[in-house]
Amino acid sequence: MPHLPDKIFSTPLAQVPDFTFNEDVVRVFPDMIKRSVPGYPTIVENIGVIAAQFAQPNTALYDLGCSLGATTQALRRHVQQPGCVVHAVDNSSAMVQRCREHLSAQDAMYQELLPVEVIEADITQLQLAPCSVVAMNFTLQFVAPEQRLELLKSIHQSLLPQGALILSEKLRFDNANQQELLNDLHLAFKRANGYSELEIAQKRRAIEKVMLPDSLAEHQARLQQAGFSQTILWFQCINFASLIALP
Ligand SMILES: C[S@@+](CC[C@H](N)C(=O)[O-])C[C@H]1O[C@@H](n2cnc3c(N)ncnc32)[C@H](O)[C@@H]1O
Ligand SMILES: O=C(O)C(=O)C[C@]1(C(=O)O)C=C[C@@H](O)C=C1
Repeated sequence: MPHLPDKIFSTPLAQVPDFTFNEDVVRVFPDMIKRSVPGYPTIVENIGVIAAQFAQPNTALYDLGCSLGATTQALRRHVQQPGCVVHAVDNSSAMVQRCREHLSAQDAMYQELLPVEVIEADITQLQLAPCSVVAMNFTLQFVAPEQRLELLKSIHQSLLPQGALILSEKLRFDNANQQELLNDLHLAFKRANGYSELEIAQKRRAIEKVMLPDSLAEHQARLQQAGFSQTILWFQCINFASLIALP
């Protein structure tokens, strides 16, 4: 499983298609997400650390929108409660196929990891089992805005008391100056990671209709409406953040 460099938007495209998690993206995804999301490796590793505080024996843990399973791997590195099972879910068949290969490689390297089930499904249609931890790492932003509240309600209903949802998202800012500054800093982060102006512009066009970020206030209000009692911002790097929501 070689990790190829992301060159998807490096040549001029006559028409930039809407971004999808297809075979081409899957091939370069580890490189793409690390060079595009400030703080991504720190967030992933610490989701494992946080999950270990909330995981309860004999319960399900979910990684919703698991892509290649980076977050699932972190959950399995850190959570050692007996009887837990990780359910890694994604609706991209290309992602799911490669995710299974990555997790088999992790199984071959380490002993006594939590068992994992990789499921190809739309998370808005999924019936969750009673669970102690749900991780949604940069997935909700790809769910249609009108479906986000229902999804959070169903997560809240399935979470056991003392459990937690860990939600990471790109943030939008209502204050125009703040939005401009943090967007500029994000572009600088991408340039510093070797992306050209062409790659940055074409990627922006590809994601602008399919990835719709909310503000922190919108997340907090929606989580409260879904039934969560408390929301804690535990990480922010430029315009990317991660929250812990308690049932
Ligand atoms: C930015 S990636 C997530 C990265 C991953 N969580 C990680 O930590 O490396 C978003 C993922 O969500 C998946 N996704 C988007 N909408 C979905 C849905 N409705 N149901 C299931 N998966 C979805 C995409 O296929 C994609 O793999
Ligand atoms: O906001 C951007 O410019 C991004 O590239 C973000 C983002 C994400 O947050 O998921 C979008 C698509 C890819 O999955 C990797 C990164």
